[in-house]
Amino acid sequence: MTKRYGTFEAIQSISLHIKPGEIHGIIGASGAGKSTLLRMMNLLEKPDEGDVIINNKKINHLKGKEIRHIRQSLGMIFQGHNLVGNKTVFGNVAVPLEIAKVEKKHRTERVMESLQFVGLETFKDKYPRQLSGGQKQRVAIARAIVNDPKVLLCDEPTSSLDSTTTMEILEVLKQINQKLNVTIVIVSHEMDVIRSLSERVTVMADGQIYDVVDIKPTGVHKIKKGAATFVEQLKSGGDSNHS
Ligand SMILES: Nc1ncnc2c1ncn2[C@@H]1O[C@H](COP(=O)(O)OP(=O)(O)OP(=O)(O)O)[C@@H](O)[C@H]1O
Repeated sequence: MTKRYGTFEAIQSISLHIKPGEIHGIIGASGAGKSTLLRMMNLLEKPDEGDVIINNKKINHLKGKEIRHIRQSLGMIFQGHNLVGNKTVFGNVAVPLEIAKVEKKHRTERVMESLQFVGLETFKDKYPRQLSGGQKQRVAIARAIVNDPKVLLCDEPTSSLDSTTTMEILEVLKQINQKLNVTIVIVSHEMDVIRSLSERVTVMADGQIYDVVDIKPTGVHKIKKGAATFVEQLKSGGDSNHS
């Protein structure tokens, strides 16, 4: 795929295959094209050349209703959680079901299942302003999985969170992959985040794929930072989160 903004090629003839069931990381410097590539996967950005193919079906020429239908199988979470301020937690998670015209009587059960999965069922009547950053992100995750997607696209899902909350969110993503069998594509500029979860990593630079690397995920616990780690980092002057 190629994506241009005016004459600038943000994505230059990229070809990438995401395997069903994998957790695929995308890493690269700021401006490398990571978000653009991710957003092309669910057609938030349309490629100027090339195709987005899901289950052997080209989706980039679909329109309106058909795109909305495809998007229901592609959940997405962002750095900013994009919750609706005047809706409760329950109301926010129910939005995709309303859009998909799921009957009201089935909505409650599905919303509560999603909230249970992220551990927030008791928060259903709270409003976003009453939640911590990590809790808001978990609501956004519940919203993204409420339609039972096959793929979850995550754009810097932890970059505004502290390290403990980051670990909790990554653990939720790992459970979604393992228990719900959802393929995950995660964009991050944080090496620790990518290493902890991903089985394959696409390294991007200047709108191109520099390499696709198979790795052994280190596990979410590895990025846990207790007080001792903070002291270690302060003494060494480093921050392994941004290594
Ligand atoms: N809507 C747009 N209009 C013009 N240029 C854009 C637009 N969106 C992205 N770009 C440019 O495309 C390039 C890739 O942007 P993208 O956001 O995909 O990079 P990124 O790797 O995700 O960076 P970051 O880590 O900073 O979010 C950048 O040079 C950016 O300025």
